[in-house]
Amino acid sequence: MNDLEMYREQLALCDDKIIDALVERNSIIEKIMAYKEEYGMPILQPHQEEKQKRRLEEKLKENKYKEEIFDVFGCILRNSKRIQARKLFDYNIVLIGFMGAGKSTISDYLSTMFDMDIVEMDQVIAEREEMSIPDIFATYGEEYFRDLETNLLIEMQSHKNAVISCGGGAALREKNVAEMKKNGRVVLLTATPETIFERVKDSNDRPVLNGRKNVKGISELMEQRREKYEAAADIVINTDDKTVLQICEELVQRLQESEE
Ligand SMILES: Nc1ncnc2c1ncn2[C@@H]1O[C@H](COP(=O)(O)OP(=O)(O)OP(=O)(O)O)[C@@H](O)[C@H]1O
Ligand SMILES: O=C(O)C1=C[C@@H](O)[C@@H](O)[C@H](O)C1
Ligand SMILES: [Mg+2]
Repeated sequence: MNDLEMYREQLALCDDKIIDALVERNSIIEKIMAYKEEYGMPILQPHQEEKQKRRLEEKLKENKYKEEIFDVFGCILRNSKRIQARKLFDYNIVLIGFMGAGKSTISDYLSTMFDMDIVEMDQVIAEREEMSIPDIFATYGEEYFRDLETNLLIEMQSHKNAVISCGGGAALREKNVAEMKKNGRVVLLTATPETIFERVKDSNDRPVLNGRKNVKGISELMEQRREKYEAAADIVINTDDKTVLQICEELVQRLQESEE
């Protein structure tokens, strides 16, 4: 055997060790999940991720392959998250609720924590139409926009493990709700009109709020919509005075409970 052949064999042995370590690592991830579930512990522990990162930084401080190894660990972390997400939710998480209830914020956080795909319905529709939502409303009318929402929800049935952040009015159409439920659990996020006002008051891209961007106007529209939102929801989560982490933790726990 020449040197080159010998090095190649050594490399193959290294790969075998990496495979064994990854298999062991993944099975430990599953054990941690089972442990948290058994003892009713929070699934999301962002400080733990930070701790692991600091440990790696310390360990690799002087390593000449530091950047490359970090890159590999980034990939390992994303895959660990995917393993968790697949185990926790074998479906899409569909977030509905009034404008400003926090659908986009919560879906961003969930997609980061579980490396799930994110579908921001308003954004996807605006990109495909090459027009802003207010322009779609002004040019083609609300019905046209609602049809686009329906079609996108149907399209999402061939996906799973995505977080879908619906437009504020998507759940008002019965057909949309039926389509959401075909491969998703529908989570309604709520907040008081006062909270919503605080969250939306500085933005002008919600045409439905034109002329009623005040607590009274929001409250009236919310009342008109309440029954339909609640009828659509598998789970309702109030978001007033809660951090994004608290809301996400509650959401994950409630989804788990609903599967039991
Ligand atoms: N739990 C929270 N605590 C404090 N601020 C929040 C919380 N959730 C969302 N916000 C803030 O409220 C604003 C609206 O949130 P977001 O865009 O996520 O709502 P949305 O439901 O997606 O609204 P829309 O349906 O109109 O797109 C944002 O500025 C966001 O940072
Ligand atoms: O609540 C609504 O009816 C809407 C909310 C936004 O997300 C957009 O989907 C659109 O402005 C309509
Ligand atoms: Mg949004």
